[in-house]
Amino acid sequence: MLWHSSPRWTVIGTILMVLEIGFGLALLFWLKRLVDVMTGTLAGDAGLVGEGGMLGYVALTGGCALAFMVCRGMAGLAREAQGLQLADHLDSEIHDRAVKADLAFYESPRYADTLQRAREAGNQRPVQVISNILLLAKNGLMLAAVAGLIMTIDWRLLPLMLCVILPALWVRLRYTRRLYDWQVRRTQMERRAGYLDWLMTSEYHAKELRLNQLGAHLRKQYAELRGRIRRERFAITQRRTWIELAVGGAATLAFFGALTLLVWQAVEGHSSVGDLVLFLLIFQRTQSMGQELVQQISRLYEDHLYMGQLLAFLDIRPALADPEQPLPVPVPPVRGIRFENVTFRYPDSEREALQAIDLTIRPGEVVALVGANGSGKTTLIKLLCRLYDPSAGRITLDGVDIRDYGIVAYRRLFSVVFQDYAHYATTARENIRFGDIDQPPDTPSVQSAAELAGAASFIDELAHGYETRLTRMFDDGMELSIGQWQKIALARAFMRQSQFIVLDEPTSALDPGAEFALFENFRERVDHRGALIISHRLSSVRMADCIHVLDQGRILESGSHDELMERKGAYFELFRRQAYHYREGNSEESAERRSMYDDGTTADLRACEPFNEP
Ligand SMILES: Nc1ncnc2c1ncn2[C@@H]1O[C@H](COP(=O)(O)OP(=O)(O)OP(=O)(O)O)[C@@H](O)[C@H]1O
Repeated sequence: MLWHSSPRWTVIGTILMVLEIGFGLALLFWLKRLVDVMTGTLAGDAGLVGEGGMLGYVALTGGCALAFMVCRGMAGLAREAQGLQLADHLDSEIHDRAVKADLAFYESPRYADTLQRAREAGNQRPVQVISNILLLAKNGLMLAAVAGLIMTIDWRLLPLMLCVILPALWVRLRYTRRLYDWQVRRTQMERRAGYLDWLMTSEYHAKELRLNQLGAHLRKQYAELRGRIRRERFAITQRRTWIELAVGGAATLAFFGALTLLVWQAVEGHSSVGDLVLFLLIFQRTQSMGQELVQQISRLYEDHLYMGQLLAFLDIRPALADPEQPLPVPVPPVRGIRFENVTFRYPDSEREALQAIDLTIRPGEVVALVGANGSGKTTLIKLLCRLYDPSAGRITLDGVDIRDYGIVAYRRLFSVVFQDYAHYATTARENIRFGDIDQPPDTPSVQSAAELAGAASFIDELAHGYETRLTRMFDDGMELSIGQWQKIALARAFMRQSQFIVLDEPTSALDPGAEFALFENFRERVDHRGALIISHRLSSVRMADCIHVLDQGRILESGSHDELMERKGAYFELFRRQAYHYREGNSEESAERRSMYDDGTTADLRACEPFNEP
């Protein structure tokens, strides 16, 4: 990862760190030599260096200290540069996996957990791993040097030194793992807290939140969740602190044990007072270096655990893969698309969303799907566009299983308006051009698509026309009405010269005039392409060549509007019920309300009258 993000900084950073370690060790070495020479000279050893030589040692030590400091500063700078590069590189890798991941990932909580954990791992982890390894090497070497010094005093002090380091290491590693396991377990809790935070702070639900006075309720839920997270985390840290105190106490005892040994030896005349002083100095240094070593090992262990999470996310591969030898997609198709006995169940779902579906969409044909909420209409579109593969049966394009085509080439056959179409916080032009991003930014197709969708007139009236930002998130932006947004989404679908146009409830927010205009000359509007329309308003789909009525994932009946009306089945019943309320004098409710007033006025009339004070 480091290499991919920035080979130059990887090389420079590594060289500087090695130099930093080298000069750090050289500094210790020359310092020791200086002390040796000085104590020798003070003890009156003949033949040792004079004042000039001594100054040479001081100069060497000072030079090393200076070089060490410079290298440390430069290495820090290199790490920073590398860290910034790597952060961007990892973000781009995460985005790459995220945009390539199957839709199924997004519709599963497991995906959100993996993403959250990858984000928790942080995009600085790999840089930390490298610097931790190098720091560990540095401290390890220095500790070995100190151990050598201790050996010169008394070898038995060495096991004592280990007594200081090993238990502390054990405690750290154990609690690093515990904290990590806890962090993994509480991912969903953190996500829930994040969701509540978003609910309270985003504009998206601001209206309902205020009208239903949900603020206090949500704040309470959030505070409870955060409180639980805080208490659990603190309990682990608290336990670790107690154990670390116990281990630290044992280490202090070991220190005093060693001190007693040395004092006793000095009294016995087996060691000098100089040894005692050296021991005190070295022990203090050993302790701080030991602590650093323990911290670095536990950090490295933590890095290892979290890098696992990051790599798990980067390992995500879409299940909907291209075949090894994709066939060329026929453009334009000749026979069209066929669902052959298609059954589908969502991952982790208990029941089939679609069962034994057989239907055909021929080029130039308008096909409609109608049916109750949850009957499987949107699911059918997801399968048609190969966002999911069928659990059983197959979908063919010109007689060939769609799994034999390249996914991107196959998906280019469709322009789709989903029920939950996107609102991009960018200009009106971009919002429409996103329907075919391969077209140049100033393409006139944007205006033509807006005309077809009935969006051109209101876009022309915006402050900056097509260059107006459709959002209030930024200065100069402009918010549209929901119906206007739907027209923008329609324009986006008209943007691409696809072979099939798919509209899932395309007029749910349009006024009757706009809806009528869209369907009035629909075939010309879609340029005689194949079309699949979903609508709850049956008046919109009566012009379709074939209407399929779905019920609980199955096709109940199929045919043209006239055929289905003649059959007097489910479609006939639905149509009759919708038409009933449009016929004058058919509303039982208004009849009831009319009789409510003695003065002969109807409730509807009264409601329209201006309010008169008595
Ligand atoms: N991502 C999903 N995971 C699991 N089940 C799902 C998922 N999406 C939809 N379903 C289920 O599949 C069934 C069909 O849903 P679908 O969205 O296709 O219905 P629909 O006919 O489009 O409904 P509507 O008219 O309300 O838009 C429903 O029972 C729904 O609960």
